[in-house]
Amino acid sequence: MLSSQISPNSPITQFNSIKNFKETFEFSNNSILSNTNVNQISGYPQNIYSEKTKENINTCSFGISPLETPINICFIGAGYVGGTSSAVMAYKCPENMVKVTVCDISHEKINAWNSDKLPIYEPGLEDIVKKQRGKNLFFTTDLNSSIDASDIIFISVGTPTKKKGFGAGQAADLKYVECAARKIAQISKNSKIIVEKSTVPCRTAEHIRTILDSNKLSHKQTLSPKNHSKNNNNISNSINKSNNFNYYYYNSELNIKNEDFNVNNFNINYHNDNINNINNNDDYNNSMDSSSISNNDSTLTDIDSCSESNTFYQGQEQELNKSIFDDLLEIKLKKNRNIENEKSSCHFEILSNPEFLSEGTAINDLLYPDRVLIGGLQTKEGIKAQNLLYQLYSYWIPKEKIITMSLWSSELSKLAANALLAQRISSINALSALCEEVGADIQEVSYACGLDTRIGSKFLNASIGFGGSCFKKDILNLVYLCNVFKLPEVADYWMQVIKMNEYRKTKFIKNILNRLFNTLSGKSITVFGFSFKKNTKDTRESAAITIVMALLQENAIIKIYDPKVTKEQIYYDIKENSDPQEFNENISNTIICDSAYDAAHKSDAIIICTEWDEFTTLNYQNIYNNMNKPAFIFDGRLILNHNKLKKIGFIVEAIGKKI
Ligand SMILES: NC(=O)c1ccc[n+]([C@@H]2O[C@H](COP(=O)([O-])OP(=O)(O)OC[C@H]3O[C@@H](n4cnc5c(N)ncnc54)[C@H](O)[C@@H]3O)[C@@H](O)[C@H]2O)c1
Ligand SMILES: O=c1ccn([C@@H]2O[C@H](COP(=O)(O)OP(=O)(O)O[C@H]3O[C@H](CO)[C@@H](O)[C@H](O)[C@H]3O)[C@@H](O)[C@H]2O)c(=O)[nH]1
Repeated sequence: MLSSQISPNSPITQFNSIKNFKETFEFSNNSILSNTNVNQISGYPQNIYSEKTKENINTCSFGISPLETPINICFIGAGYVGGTSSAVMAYKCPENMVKVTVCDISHEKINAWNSDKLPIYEPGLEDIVKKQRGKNLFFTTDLNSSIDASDIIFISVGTPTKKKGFGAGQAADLKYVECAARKIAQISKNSKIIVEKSTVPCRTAEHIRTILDSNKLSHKQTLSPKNHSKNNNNISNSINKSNNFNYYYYNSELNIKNEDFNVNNFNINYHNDNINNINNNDDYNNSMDSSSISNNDSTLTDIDSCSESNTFYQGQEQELNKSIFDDLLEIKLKKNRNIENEKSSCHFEILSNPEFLSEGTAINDLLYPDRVLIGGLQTKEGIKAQNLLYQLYSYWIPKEKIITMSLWSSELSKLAANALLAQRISSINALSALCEEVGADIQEVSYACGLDTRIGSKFLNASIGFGGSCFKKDILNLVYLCNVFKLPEVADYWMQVIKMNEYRKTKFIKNILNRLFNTLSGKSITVFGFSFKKNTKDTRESAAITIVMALLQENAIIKIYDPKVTKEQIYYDIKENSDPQEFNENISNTIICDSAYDAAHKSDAIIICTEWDEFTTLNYQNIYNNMNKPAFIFDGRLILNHNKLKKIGFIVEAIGKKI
């Protein structure tokens, strides 16, 4: 919130001053929050774009005015994105103005969000959740009530790569997004803003709109003649209870008949007679719709397709699929009742608001984002909806950083940003392979190149390859889009980023094998770090998994230590990546240790897979003394002091250099 634009005496300004004071006070010992506060004060990066470019981009097109009426926000999906971004929103917005409810079909996950042991680890997250929970931040499995009561709904469910069917291995699987959209349509009795927070392919908003508009409730279905008079008395209550958004945002609707706001004796009726209106004339639409939305009789197929596996943890997927099954069954039954299709006054405005947080720094990224994109249609309603989201974000984000644009640009910008970031890593990793051969040092090369302000130094760390749930899947998604739109050269260009990432891992593994005399059979290999980067316990697409699986294939005994990843998660990942006949052997050849020292005891080699700070401060002399000789160390993250290790007696190998 920019105080210059708001009267210093306004309640919002006063609220924020108190809040800022409290934040500084309460988080004064928290380096993440306080450090970035200092950065925030010291100013923002220089805008490198020309005035001409800026003229065409809609930064801060709205004046900032505080919300006039309290609003209810719902997040569907309490994962990394839903859980963290909802918490920061609740923390940064006035408690009396913004209530945030996060729902998920996973009871296990919601129980964890409501406990002292949160389901994800992010520095600073616990403080914020504990501070807001029960005030203006709630976690629940009750999707129906949360959707019903909400004015703005953020869809923050997973969008993994499709595993089978058309586009398998590349296209995004949108079944969770679609299920969320259908649920919203099924439950909503009044107009809402639906925000795509998940990363989605271009034009998904159009599909969400079609699903919502084709399936929304009609007035007659929500109001039987019997209870009409009773409902007349309830209009103000219902508005107060759950229609704040309508009141605030579509207040012209208050002029329409009372029954439009009826919330009593609600009978969910579902029909999708209009579903064939979906534009599925081209390959792209066909493929995006292929999981379910293209015909009225597809419900059973829907259920099948929704039971496909995803990036979920033990038990979670089963729970998710059961819930989806129940929903679809309910939909199917109601559809069969052949209910008259009537037009509803419910209006759903779809916005794209992709999330750019990185794991491990999520809270910092959410508090001080480089930018917030709000994509919307340039219609009167679209602009109003963008404005409302803009007001919400302007509680804590400077207006220069909130950018409005078209829906399709916003959707594509997310995929583009991830592709460009991953491309930098693949570029430096390609050079690291060359460095290993010619005797150059990739850290020196990276430093030299990064000093060029046109290149910049960020995201130029050579590594065993990028991991995480996003880069690979989002680039594959981009590749898929390019192919569908018949741009094979462009598709190949981006595909190479992924191929280089795989190559980097393979070259590292081959080097380990080569240095350990071409046999790992019976050797004990220690793996330091299993998460895909430091400060997270997420292991999705972690390079450590590829490395461990390759070493297990060579009959090595693997001892793994990670400060945050649980034993169960590691065994789960090994199981998921093992052939069924090898699973038992792989598990018995993998030992999970409670400390780095235990893991390295009587081992032949240490492999640094994750750059946890802890690994830089270990007593390597002690470690060396307790290892088999010769003792090797393979630094896949370039975090150790190689000269010091050599002096101790280690044979040191590192990505991108000859030591
Ligand atoms: N993880 C990140 O760092 C990150 C960052 C930016 C964007 N994204 C994008 O955000 C989206 C979510 O990613 P994530 O990492 O939070 O995923 P996640 O797997 O951690 O969480 C998704 C959650 O959605 C729930 N869910 C699925 N269908 C549901 C339904 N119909 N109703 C209620 N809950 C449902 C699941 O149970 C799960 O808990 C993805 O599109 C991802 O690409 C992720
Ligand atoms: O110089 C670097 C930087 C990163 N990495 C690796 O790249 C992967 C991804 O790291 P990072 O991007 O920091 O984490 P993510 O949480 O995957 O975040 C990315 O993916 C998110 C999901 O879409 C986006 O929101 C973020 O903006 C984008 O950075 C990790 O394995 C890192 O170790 C490197 O190897 N070298």
